[in-house]
Amino acid sequence: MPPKKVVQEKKVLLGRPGNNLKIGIVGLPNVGKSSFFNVLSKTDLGKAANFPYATINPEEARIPVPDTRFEWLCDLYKPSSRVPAHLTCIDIAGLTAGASTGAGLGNAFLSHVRAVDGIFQVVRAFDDAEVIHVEGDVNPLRDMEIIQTELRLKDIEWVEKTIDNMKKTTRSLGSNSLADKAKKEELAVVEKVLKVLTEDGGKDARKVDWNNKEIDVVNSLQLLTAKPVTYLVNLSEKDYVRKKNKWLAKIKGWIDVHNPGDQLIPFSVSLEERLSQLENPEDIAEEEKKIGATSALTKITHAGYNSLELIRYFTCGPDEVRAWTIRKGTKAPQAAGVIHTDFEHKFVCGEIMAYDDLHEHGSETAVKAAGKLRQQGKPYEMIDGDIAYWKAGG
Ligand SMILES: Nc1ncnc2c1ncn2[C@@H]1O[C@H](COP(=O)(O)OP(=O)(O)OP(=O)(O)O)[C@@H](O)[C@H]1O
Repeated sequence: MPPKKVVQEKKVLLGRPGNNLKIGIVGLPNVGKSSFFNVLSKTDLGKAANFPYATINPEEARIPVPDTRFEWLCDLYKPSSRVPAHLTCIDIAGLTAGASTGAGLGNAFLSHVRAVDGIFQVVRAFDDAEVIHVEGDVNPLRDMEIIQTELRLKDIEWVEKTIDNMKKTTRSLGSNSLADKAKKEELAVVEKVLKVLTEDGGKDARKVDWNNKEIDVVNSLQLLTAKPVTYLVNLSEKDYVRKKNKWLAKIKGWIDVHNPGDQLIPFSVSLEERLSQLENPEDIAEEEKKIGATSALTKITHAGYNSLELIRYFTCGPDEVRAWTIRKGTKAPQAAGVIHTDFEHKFVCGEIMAYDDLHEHGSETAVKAAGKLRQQGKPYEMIDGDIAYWKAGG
């Protein structure tokens, strides 16, 4: 018999380890970040102001992620409590050129970026003489260049420091020891990262197809340029409605050259602000119909959620229907551990059915009768839309 081929799953490049996932709103000062954040969180945290650095402390908001499956489950179980999936968003102070060397609020900004898993980069493409641009005029390409440069410079500084430290420790190890060999391999990967960031104009760390061994090292570096970026282009309401703006094609071109594959979403903070002030969903729908354009918030929330490689599973019962957010590739015990660490440590098994099966058969009993409610053990890898009942030992 031919030997069994072992196919190894490709590991995920992480901006940061762990399951407490956050996305940071990043951009130059006065591009609309705080106003956007306020719309997202539907709160009026620290009124957005028309001067740079209005946002000094990062604010955090939990935004429900729209999901028709969740709504359907709530209709079926009619639970007393319903908790949808959330995307945690953080409003981060504006970045200016020179941040990587500590200019403006540079260092605070960069440490806040280090603490998030993904980035919503707000790019200003609206003209308004009343709203000061910190660089003097509106030019989204220059702004994107500034942010990319600052994040990259900080990564370069960090990687150079790491290489220096690693060289010191490898020198003190015995040259033939296994530990030394592993350290040397690790050092070679870190040196490759430096090359990626610096050679031929440089590349962001997330734009390289790293192999699994390299991914472990790159993840341990927690690089700023490894974090997924979604570009949110902030247009005037007029341009957003007519889907026309002189910068859009140029921005798309810039992304295709510098960061191919990153998502671009045009939106208008001023329209979103206006819609968020309306009382109920019917009024919003009526206004959207009147102007011939819809809010981009759902698209933005989904894009952020997907950029972090997140999936969700559900727990369902008469007391509560709840969506739990996990990373793609999470195994059953760790998925259970998101609810309570005891579920992970004392994990026995999970009774799991797919949302699609429940939707097709209409009830848990029917899913069971069809043999589609399965007991899954520790090696089981969660699938988006799983419905789980965890069993833990005493
Ligand atoms: N699409 C738009 N059209 C017109 N004006 C806008 C638009 N988006 C935002 N603004 C206005 O731009 C100004 C700056 O917005 P905001 O305070 O949200 O920026 P910011 O990026 O958070 O700035 P900072 O980093 O300095 O806190 C506000 O007056 C806001 O109303």
